Amino acid sequence: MEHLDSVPPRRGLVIFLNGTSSSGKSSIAAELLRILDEPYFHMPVDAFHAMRSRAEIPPDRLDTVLHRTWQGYHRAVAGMAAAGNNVVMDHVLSAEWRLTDCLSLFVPQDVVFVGVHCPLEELERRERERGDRPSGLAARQLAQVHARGVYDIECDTGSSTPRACAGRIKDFLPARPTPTAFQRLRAAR
Ligand SMILES: Nc1ncnc2c1ncn2[C@@H]1O[C@H](COP(=O)(O)OP(=O)(O)OP(=O)(O)O)[C@@H](O)[C@H]1O
Repeated sequence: MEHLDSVPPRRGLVIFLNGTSSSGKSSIAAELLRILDEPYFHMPVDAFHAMRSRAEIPPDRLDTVLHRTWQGYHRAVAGMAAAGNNVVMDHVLSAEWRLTDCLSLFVPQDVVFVGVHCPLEELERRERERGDRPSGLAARQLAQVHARGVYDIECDTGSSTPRACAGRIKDFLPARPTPTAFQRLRAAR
């Protein structure tokens, strides 16, 4: 292996999976990494929370610590893409500022914005089956997460397997229409 001093500049693609907890984002991301031909990094927001030390956070500081974690996560994804790395982002846009922040950071033509949908009954069934998510979390997120309803491509994991969803996203990539969802969302601001 040759150790390079530099590589040609380029921008990476961000496949942005947005859906509630238990909607199937991580499962689709795992399939995408398996089937996509180019190298991709799966960057789930959960991984950033998991990186934090276990030191107890005083209740009055929790909101600030969480906010900084989300802000840092958005910038980490933007940084990876700016260095030419392709990213599968796995996030829950359950507050308006998160979308606003991502719209201000990402190159809008380089984002494939994917709406990951799942019927409420199935979300609740998965939550019960998993047992590692607070009951009712997905239901509380549902309305805000898809509030904009503007996507490049949408999946319904209630009726499609993660593999089928990933296959559709892969097939969508070579002839992505413009303006992209992020370009349309930016223009509407
Ligand atoms: N298309 C699908 N059909 C059936 N079950 C699915 C499907 N996609 C995911 N699941 C199951 O639903 C549960 C949640 O899936 P997954 O972890 O991919 O969701 P997530 O959106 O990443 O959740 P979170 O944001 O809470 O981490 C898992 O038990 C998974 O096996």
